[in-house]
Amino acid sequence: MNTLDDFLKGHPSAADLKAVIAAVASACVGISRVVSAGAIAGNLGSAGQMNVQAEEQKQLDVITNDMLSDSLRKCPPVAGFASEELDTIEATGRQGGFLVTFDPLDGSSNIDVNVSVGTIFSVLPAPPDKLLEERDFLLPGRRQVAAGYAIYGPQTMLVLTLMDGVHGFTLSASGEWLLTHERVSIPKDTKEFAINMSNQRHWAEPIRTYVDGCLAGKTGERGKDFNMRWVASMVADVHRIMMRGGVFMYPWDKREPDRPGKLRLMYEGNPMALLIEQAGGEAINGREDILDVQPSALHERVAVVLGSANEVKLVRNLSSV
Ligand SMILES: O=P(O)(O)OC[C@H]1O[C@](O)(COP(=O)(O)O)[C@@H](O)[C@@H]1O
Ligand SMILES: [Mg+2]
Ligand SMILES: [Mg+2]
Repeated sequence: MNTLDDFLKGHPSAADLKAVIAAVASACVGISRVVSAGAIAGNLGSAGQMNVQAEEQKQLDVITNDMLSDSLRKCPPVAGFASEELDTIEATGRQGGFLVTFDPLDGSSNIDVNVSVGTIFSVLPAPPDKLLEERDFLLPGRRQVAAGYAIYGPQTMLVLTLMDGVHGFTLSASGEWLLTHERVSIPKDTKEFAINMSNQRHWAEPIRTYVDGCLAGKTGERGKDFNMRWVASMVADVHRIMMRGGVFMYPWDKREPDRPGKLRLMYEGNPMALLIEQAGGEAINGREDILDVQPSALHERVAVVLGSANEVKLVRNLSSV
């Protein structure tokens, strides 16, 4: 079976970009180990501090952020990086090459109850010949040159795109990434949706209408029964969609009307939207493709509806009336 190294060697992308992917992949091997060590290593529970978005940081949020940051600092083509867990960007002092944005541990509220978590990353071009500023990161998702996630579940997997489809690698017992899922393709139709139903009363009309249609099942206009799943780790919910289709939604809601959504554009929305599109699905913030959103701040939020193309089209149509 091909390894990630074989895959990267044979891939037409620039050597510099492949070095960035290798650096992230190697950090994810280490993260997989510290996540699975959990209570044995005494690294569960709160870190006793908040991140820049006023969310409680878990010890593992901090540990995994440091691991990925260290790996990127040592990777020559990386000019700088930004993390969900860091207040601002970090420049490596090198110019040109690439910028990396990441969510080092997605779904970290699940960590203490031993439910799947993950790491999400996005690679963007760095400006040539200039000192790095925060605004250099504010590129729409269409400018990404690669993106991926690692899922730390029953198996650890790395799922990535270098703009030629989506490929999945499974971590072997000896610590190698083996190519187990070539050219992942998301079915256009599905009977499965994922949303936090406890927020139902806060949703806007188009999302209510769409979910009502799913809940009505065979007796409603959709004419088919739907199943529902919600892991509360975006990586795990998106991975399920990669493997068998479905639609995932974290829409705007009335709880915080000035906030476009809960999920973060640069660390969650953009990389997942790129992966979903590369696998034949769609990803929107309501009416617009997530990848076309022009970011205006590093930690900006975005509403997310993504997955099987025909379901996402339905939500888009409902949002446009
Ligand atoms: O608890 P809620 O509101 O259902 O939110 C769940 C969502 O929040 C997130 O956990 C946010 O990720 P972080 O753990 O990285 O903050 C997503 O992974 C998930 O889809
Ligand atoms: Mg997250
Ligand atoms: Mg996180």
